This record gives sequence, C-alpha cells and structure tokens, in this order.
Amino acid sequence: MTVTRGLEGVVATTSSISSIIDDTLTYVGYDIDDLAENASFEEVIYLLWHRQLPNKVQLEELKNQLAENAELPKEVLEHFKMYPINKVHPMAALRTAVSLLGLYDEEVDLMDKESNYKKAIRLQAKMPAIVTAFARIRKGLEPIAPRKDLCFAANFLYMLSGKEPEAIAVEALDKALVLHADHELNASTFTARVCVATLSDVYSGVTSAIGALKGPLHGGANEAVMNMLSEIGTLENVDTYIREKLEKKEKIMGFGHRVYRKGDPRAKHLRAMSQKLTELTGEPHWFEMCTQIESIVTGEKNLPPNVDFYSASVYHSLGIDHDLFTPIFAVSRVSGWLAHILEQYENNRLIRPRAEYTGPGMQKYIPIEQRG
Ligand SMILES: CC(=O)SCCNC(=O)CCNC(=O)[C@H](O)C(C)(C)COP(=O)(O)OP(=O)(O)OC[C@H]1O[C@@H](n2cnc3c(N)ncnc32)[C@H](O)[C@@H]1OP(=O)(O)O
Ligand SMILES: O=C([O-])CC(=O)C(=O)O
Repeated sequence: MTVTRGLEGVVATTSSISSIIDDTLTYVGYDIDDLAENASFEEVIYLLWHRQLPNKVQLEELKNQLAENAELPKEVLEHFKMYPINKVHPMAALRTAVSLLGLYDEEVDLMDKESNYKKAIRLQAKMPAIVTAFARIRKGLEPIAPRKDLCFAANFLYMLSGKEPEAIAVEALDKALVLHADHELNASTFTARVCVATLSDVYSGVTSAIGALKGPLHGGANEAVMNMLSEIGTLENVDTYIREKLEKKEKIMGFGHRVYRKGDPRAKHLRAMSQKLTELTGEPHWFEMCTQIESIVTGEKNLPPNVDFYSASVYHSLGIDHDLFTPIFAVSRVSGWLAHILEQYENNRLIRPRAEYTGPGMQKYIPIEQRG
C-alpha cells in the first residue's frame, strides 16, 4: 500500500462542476475572473446546479423559489433561544440548525432527483436566515424576516442589520459569495460527498460539510486572519509579529493552499475590494497591514494569499462580527456542496478508502482481572 498523506494529488472522483487547472479556477468552464466581474450569486447557484447559465426566466424562477423558501420554521428560531447562546460559535449553531431543519423537512428521506433538488432550494434559501437570526438573537434582538424584493446578498445584510444595505455593500458581498461558491474537491465538499455516498440524506451531507469547513485550516481561516490582524493592531507591529511567527515555524493564516502554487485567482478580487472598502470606512490600516503581511510572507516563504486572507478585512469593513465570517463562507459554499451532493447521487458509489495499519501485531485477549 502507498499512503499519500492528506490524499494530496489523489483524484477521488470525476465532476463537471468546477475545475482548477494550472492555477485557473472555472465553474462549469467559466473563468472565475469573468464570473466575479459579471455574474450574480443567484446566477452562479443556477450554473452550479444546472451546468449552464440561466436565461432571464430561469433566473427569475430560481430567485422566486429562494425567496419563497427563505423563512425558518419557528421551531428552529425557538431552538436558538435554548442554546448557551454566548458560548456557542456561530458555525456550531449553523451546523446544529441545518441538522435540525432536516427534522422539519417531511421529504428528508425521499431520494428521487426532484425531491433532492427541492431540498437543495430549501436549504440554500434558509442559510442566510439561520446565520442572521442566530447573530441577532445572541444580542438580544429579534430576528428579521427575509424580504422578497431583495437579492440574496442584500437580504443577508438586511436580515443582519435591519437596515436596507448600501449598493456598495451588496456588490461586495455578492462578489464574495460568487468567489466562494465552489472549489472542486476541497475538504468540506469531499466530506459532503463521502457522507451522501452512503445514500444518507442532503441535510446530513451539508451538516457534515459545515463541520469540516469550521476548522482553521479550511473555512475557519478567515476569522483567524481577522483575529491575527486585531492582535497585530498597527502597521508598525506587522514586521516583528510576522517574522517571529515564521521563525517559530507557525502558520500565517490566509496563506498557502493545497492546490494553487503560483496563487489563488480569487485573492486579487478580494484584495481590490478590501482596498476600496477600508478606504471608504476610514480604516485603510487594515488593508495596509494586509499588503505588508503579504509582502513578507511571499518574500520569505513564497506562499501567496488564499481566498480567506483579504475576505477578512472585506467582511470587517461591512460591519460584520468576526465570528460570522466562516458562516458567510458556508452561506456561499453550500451552493457548491449541494451541486456535489446532487452529482454524487447521480452516479453513486460508496467512498471507502483503506488505511495502512501501524498498530501492534496479533495479541491475545487478557481478562480484565489479569491486566496490570
Ligand atoms: C478556503 C480554504 O480552505 S483556503 C486555506 C485556508 N487555510 C489557511 O489559510 C491556513 C493556513 N494555511 C495552511 O495551513 C496550509 O497552507 C493549507 C492547510 C492551506 C494547505 O496545507 P498543505 O497543502 O497540507 O501544506 P502543509 O501544511 O503541508 O505546508 C507545506 C509547507 O508550507 C508551510 N506552510 C503552509 N502554509 C503555511 C502558512 N500559512 N504559513 C507558514 N507556512 C506555511 C508549512 O509549514 C510546510 O513547511 P515545511 O515543508 O517546511 O514543513
Ligand atoms: O480547495 C481547497 O482546498 C480549499 C477551499 O475550499 C478553497 O480554497 O476554496
């Protein structure tokens, strides 16, 4: 047996959803740069689920379906009030709420294509309401019902703050959602596929994926980046802080990637947004700190920033609590998870690799009375 640590370079499935070839990311053959500049998040959802861009009628239909399914059952809202709310990380709340939603979906165990697609709509539609309701309830505020006249990104910001968001904030969040939507066989997507390859249900697949995204080596890195920036505090402290970490062989959050070598094509879009938004909010130091960190880490380690690095200062500039950054990633990435879950069901085979055993050889059972 040959063991490939972390399954690096192992091709575990075929997929027609997204590809990363020579550091170029495409969704269904559309370059991410093109999509980031031109597509809305709703168009991207349609693209990932149908493998084609929607026409106007198809897009309207999807938007209506999402709007009609955006409200949470009251049981889920009530459940939040039972959590030890100020000790719970929003990713744990999101994971639990998605699992809970499965209890209230009467079609949860129906496995035909149409039922699974309807569940995908319901889950995608409800993700913003889960994150924003939790964020408000923990501050003692009432959750805000979604509005049917707002786009997906605007609705998220509206449900979070209760105010109609400015156009620039909607544009920034919409672009961030487009950039995070799918990424081939990343850890959380793989987790979702492994789960549903047992023919488990859509809610179980997404619940598992949220658990995988939460970790700081994956989606949790965006919150960790903001924690690092806050800890550094000022531009003057950057040099010493980063060099000391590198000397101690500690990881700098938001840098490195398993697949990209030259660089993550999404980072430049988030970098530009970070520059614009931090200037607008009168806090350009966050962006200046980031560029200085980037120049040290690329210079010393030849490691480029990944999608999580500049997204942190973008979300901070939108006034979003730092521990909601990873849940926002999930609000977007669930579109990719769902596309992969539906694709897995279409051509399923149980995913079950092997492990090379490294424990002791054959041993004889010793009764407990005779053990030292
Ligand atoms: C959406 C996403 O999930 S994007 C990734 C988000 N995660 C992060 O930003 C966390 C920081 N980055 C990392 O931990 C890694 O780069 C990962 C997890 C993204 C990729 O990990 P792997 O492909 O397994 O690379 P691995 O961790 O083995 O690193 C290879 C080498 O680069 C170094 N390295 C990798 N990332 C970093 C980093 N961020 N800072 C400093 N050194 C790093 C490692 O220390 C290691 O060095 P060594 O060979 O001298 O021991
Ligand atoms: O693909 C990966 O390993 C990590 C990921 O999800 C991303 O970069 O968006």
